[in-house]
Amino acid sequence: MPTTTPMPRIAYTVGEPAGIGPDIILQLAQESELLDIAVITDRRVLIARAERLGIALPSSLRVIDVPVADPSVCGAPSVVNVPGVINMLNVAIDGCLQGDFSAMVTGPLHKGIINDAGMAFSGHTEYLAERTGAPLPVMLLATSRLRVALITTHLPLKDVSAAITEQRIMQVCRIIDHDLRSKFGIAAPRQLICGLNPHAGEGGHLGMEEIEIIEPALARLRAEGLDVVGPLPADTLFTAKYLAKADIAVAMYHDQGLPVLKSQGFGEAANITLGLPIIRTSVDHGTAFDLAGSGQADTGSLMTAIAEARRMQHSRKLTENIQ
Ligand SMILES: NC(=O)c1ccc[n+]([C@@H]2O[C@H](COP(=O)([O-])OP(=O)(O)OC[C@H]3O[C@@H](n4cnc5c(N)ncnc54)[C@H](O)[C@@H]3O)[C@@H](O)[C@H]2O)c1
Ligand SMILES: N[C@H](C(=O)O)[C@H](O)COP(=O)(O)O
Repeated sequence: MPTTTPMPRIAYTVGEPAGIGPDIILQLAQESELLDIAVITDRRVLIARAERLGIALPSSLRVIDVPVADPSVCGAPSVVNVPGVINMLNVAIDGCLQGDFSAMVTGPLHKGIINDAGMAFSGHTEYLAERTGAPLPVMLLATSRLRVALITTHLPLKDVSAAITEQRIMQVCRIIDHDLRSKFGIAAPRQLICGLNPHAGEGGHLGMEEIEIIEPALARLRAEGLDVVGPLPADTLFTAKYLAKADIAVAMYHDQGLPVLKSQGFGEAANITLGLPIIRTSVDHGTAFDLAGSGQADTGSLMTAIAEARRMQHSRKLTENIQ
């Protein structure tokens, strides 16, 4: 019987070509056939990295060639490659929107290099929302033991307080509630919400955002039927006693939530963007220029990101079949 090769349904963008995005997909392809993955990269980058790693480029690996200006970079990023890197993202996003792909998994980008090239860019999350017309993306990082979502994403700390509005909290919590039900099969999601200030403001003595903004937002969400608990002091929320009774922890800002998750599960977590019309997952790590081409990059997070994309694609198919 002749076998047919299924069309790849998941796009993997290698991200910054000087980083470990090319390495981890090549290393993973040595361990398992990635028949449902199309790798979006400059083909020359992939060939050069395979040579450097001393591995053969698997003939079954599907590559969509999107050129960059200087494919020789490894460990040394260059602004000349930024247009190509952004093109890779656009090919994946447009392919998802047009139904050519059912999900995209992203390798790590270097936000600094993209900005150095003259493009205002704060992260995949924000760029994907802009390009897909999503009003508000929600960043979720997840391991098998802990999920952490963020009210604000890539913002300087000095701008966080002003960005935390009743409307934003309500929108983010509604997206989380909706997506935990539809994409994760959780029938009645319980969200634990962090305060912003130490000890959730200590009754107003250490900040007023809890009393003036977060509590009213949560009261309105409870009136809509959402199970939201808080605002809780972040240092106690992230203890086993509280987490055991919840489906997700919601932090007010990036470094309130992500260090907790990464200290427990760096290298095995996936970054998942909620609130988009497409499925997007990502690795939990950055470009790791120190490891590019060394063979030392761990593939655990990429495996989780691909597994999550496959799982979400499957549950979306089931939902579509039911409707
Ligand atoms: N998904 C993404 O696109 C993403 C995620 C996080 C950070 N970043 C970006 O990456 C750039 C560099 O960030 P950084 O230096 O803070 O973080 P990093 O994750 O690149 O590196 C932090 C440390 O973790 C190690 N490390 C990272 N990935 C690893 C892997 N797969 N296996 C083994 N060790 C690994 C590195 O060697 C380094 O010691 C920044 O521009 C940041 O914004 C991108
Ligand atoms: N905040 C993410 C993390 O710490 O892992 C990372 O910067 C990537 O974010 P985007 O997926 O928005 O690029």
